[in-house]
Amino acid sequence: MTKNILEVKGLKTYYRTRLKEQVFAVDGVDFVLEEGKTLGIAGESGCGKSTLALSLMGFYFPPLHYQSGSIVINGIDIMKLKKEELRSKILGREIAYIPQAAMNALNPTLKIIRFIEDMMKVHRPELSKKQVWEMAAERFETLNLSPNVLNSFPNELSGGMKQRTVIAISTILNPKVLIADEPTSALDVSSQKVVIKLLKDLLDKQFIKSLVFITHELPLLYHVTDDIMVMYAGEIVERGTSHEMIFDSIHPYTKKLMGSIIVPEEGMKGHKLSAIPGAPPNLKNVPAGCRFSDRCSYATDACMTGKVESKMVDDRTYRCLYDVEILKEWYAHE
Ligand SMILES: Nc1ncnc2c1ncn2[C@@H]1O[C@H](COP(=O)(O)OP(=O)(O)OP(=O)(O)O)[C@@H](O)[C@H]1O
Repeated sequence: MTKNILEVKGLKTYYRTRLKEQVFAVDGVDFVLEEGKTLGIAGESGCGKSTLALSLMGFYFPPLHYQSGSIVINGIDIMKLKKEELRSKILGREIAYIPQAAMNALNPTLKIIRFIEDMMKVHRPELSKKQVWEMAAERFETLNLSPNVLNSFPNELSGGMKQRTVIAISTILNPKVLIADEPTSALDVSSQKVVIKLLKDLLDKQFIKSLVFITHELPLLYHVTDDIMVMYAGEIVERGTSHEMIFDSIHPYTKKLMGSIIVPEEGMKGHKLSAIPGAPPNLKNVPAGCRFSDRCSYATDACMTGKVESKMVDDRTYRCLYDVEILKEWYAHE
């Protein structure tokens, strides 16, 4: 029987700006991630992907605030925990997060081993420095990283090596879920491949059970993730298998997004290239109806009013006023 490693229900989180305005960056998000699965999150810049990742970690520090909803990680409702419990029992152990540009945030004055020692002081205080070194060296070797890296300063490592090191450090406690936010952006193609291989190794070797991968690079998601979830203006607008999402999109936004990708990979050639005209709505003041309606070539008056709920067809969810059959018919006439 499959086990849900992450269950998110009705999650709403927002930023409060200096002018006391609210930015509804995660606005009623529901999803489930099963053990052993990889889930990609896609969407244009500003749609709430990174905020969702932060929110899943319970990182509620101003200006980010929690409003409502539940986040259950491996059976534990993290919103019911005290901050200290969250830090000592959940973060790093149950769920780990690699933020965007994490590799550039490493303190340049500390050797890599020091980051691991600091983590172990919190989570495995019984280990001596020597034991921490041995444990780290063994893990690095298993992941095809030289243990010599442990004795290096961050600036002595190449971009790709730094990113792999950050990933190896973040997963050293074998978290059930790893959330990686744009782990391959800013890397050259060959470094990207090595980072992807590392993520796959972590799953294959069961150092992590499930992966959430956030990226703008949709072709990468196609090759790495089982499922893709598309976010638009703080909401999930569609979820399905990676193949379905790319080749058989239901939601007009997914369809446009998938059509806008530049695809070097075999099998995805011939995909139409087009930019999506317009921009996502301002999340301080979201429109009443479908949030994509002002950019959607199929929108009708009915799309501009009333909240659009998520619908489920087989194993897929999508948020559009219109049924799949109608949408497919429209697409067929394009
Ligand atoms: N510190 C902040 N204060 C106020 N608003 C913020 C803050 N950080 C992000 N936002 C807003 O929240 C919304 C969601 O941003 P977020 O960074 O989560 O999007 P994203 O999809 O991850 O974008 P990107 O792909 O560029 O990282 C955007 O409207 C953004 O302007």
